[in-house]
Amino acid sequence: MEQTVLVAGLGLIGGSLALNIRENKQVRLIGYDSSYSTLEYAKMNRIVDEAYSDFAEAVIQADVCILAAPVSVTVELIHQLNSLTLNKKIIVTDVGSVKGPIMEAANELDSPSIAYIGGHPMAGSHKKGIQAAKKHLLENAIYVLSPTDSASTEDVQRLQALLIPTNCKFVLLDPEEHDEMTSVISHFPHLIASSLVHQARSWQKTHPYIHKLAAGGFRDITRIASSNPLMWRDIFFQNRSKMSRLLEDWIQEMKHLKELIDTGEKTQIQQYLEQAREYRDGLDTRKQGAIPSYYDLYVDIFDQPGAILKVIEILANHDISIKNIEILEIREGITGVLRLSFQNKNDQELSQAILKKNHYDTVIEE
Ligand SMILES: NC(=O)C1=CN([C@@H]2O[C@H](COP(=O)(O)OP(=O)(O)OC[C@H]3O[C@@H](n4cnc5c(N)ncnc54)[C@H](O)[C@@H]3O)[C@@H](O)[C@H]2O)C=CC1
Ligand SMILES: O=C(O)C(=O)Cc1ccc(O)cc1
Repeated sequence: MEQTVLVAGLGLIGGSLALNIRENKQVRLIGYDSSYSTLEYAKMNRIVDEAYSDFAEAVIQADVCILAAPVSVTVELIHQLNSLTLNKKIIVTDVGSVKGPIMEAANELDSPSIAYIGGHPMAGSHKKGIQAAKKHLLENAIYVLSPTDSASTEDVQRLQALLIPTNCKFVLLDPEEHDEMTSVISHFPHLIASSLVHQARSWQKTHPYIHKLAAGGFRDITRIASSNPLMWRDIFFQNRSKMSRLLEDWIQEMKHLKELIDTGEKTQIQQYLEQAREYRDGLDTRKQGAIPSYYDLYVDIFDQPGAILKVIEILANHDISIKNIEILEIREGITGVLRLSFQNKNDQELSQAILKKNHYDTVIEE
C-alpha cells in the first residue's frame, strides 16, 4: 500500500531521514521547508518527490509526518496542526533534541486523527543543512521514541518500519527522563566545550601563538564547539531549567576543585582523576550515543610529503570510507600517528589487514 510521508524541515537530520525513507518504493516522499534553496536542492537531487513551502498544504496529504525543524519551530508546527482539519489518520513524529516543550504541545493536540510519537535520533554532526545530509548518519545510533496516549503499538511499529533503513536502535523513553539525561550527556557538554574555546581565545591576547600548541586533547574536548550555534541556542533555551541546574552543580564542582588545587590536596586530586578515568573507560565507546563514536585505527607514518595521501589512497582503492582523519604527534623527521575513524568494525578490521599487507604498523585500541 502506498503511503505519503512528509519530512518537514529538510536539514541535516530531515535530509538524512529522507535519504533512507526514499529507499522504500511504496512511499511517496514529500518535503516542506521554509528555505527555497533547500527545497530546490531536495527536488534536484531527487531526495523528495515533491517540495512544498506551505506546511498545511503538505501535511494534509500525509499519512506520516516527520517534524525535523529546530525544536522551537517544531513546537509551532504542532500548534499549527491543531488548527487544521485533517481528513485521514496521520502519524506525527519529530526529531527534536529536547522533548519537554514538544510533548507538551503534542499532548494538547485534540484531533482524533493524529497519533503523536515523540522521537530523537541520538546521532548527528556539527554540520547543518541538506547538503550535509547522509544516508548513514544514524547507523547504529540510539533512536529514542516517546509515544503519547494517542499512538497505539501498531502506530509505533509502523514508524519503526519506515525507519528500518537507517539501521538505528529504538529505545522507548519518558520525555522528562530523556531531557534530564540528554542535558547531562549532550546539551551541557556543548556549553562547556564552547566555554573552553572562549578561555583559550581570551588567553590568546597574552600568548598570540597559543592556538598552535593546541594538541589532540584540546581538539577532542572542543570538537562539538564547532556545531550549529542557532540550533544549540534553541536547545539550551528549550531545556533551560535543566541547563541552569547543571550550571549550578558545575560551578560548585569547580569551586571544590579550586579549593583542592589551592590547598595542595594532591591525593584528592589524584583520586578525582582516577574515578573519572575509571568511569570514562567503562563507557561502552563502541556503541553510538549522543556523541557518535567511531571505530579507530592508529597508523604509524613517516613525516614525508604524501605519506597521508598514500594511506588514504590505499583504502580508497578498496572502497573503504573513512569517517574522520586526525594527525597525532607529527613532528619533523620522526614517525607520526594517523588516527583513522570508520563507521563500523568491519571497515576498521579490513583496513588494518590491508594496511598491514602494505607494511604499515597499525594498532586498534581495545
Ligand atoms: N544536528 C544534530 O546533530 C541533531 C539535531 N537534532 C534535532 O534535529 C532538528 C533539526 O536539526 P538539524 O537537521 O541539525 O538542523 P538544520 O539546520 O540542518 O536543519 C533545519 C531545517 O529546518 C528548516 N527550518 C527552519 N525553520 C523553519 C520553519 N519555520 N519552517 C520550515 N522549515 C524550517 C531549515 O531551513 C533547515 O532546512 C532539531 O530539532 C535538532 O534539535 C537531533 C539529533 C541530532
Ligand atoms: O556530533 C556530536 O557529537 C553530537 O553531539 C551530535 C548530536 C547533536 C544533537 C543531538 O540531539 C544528538 C546528537
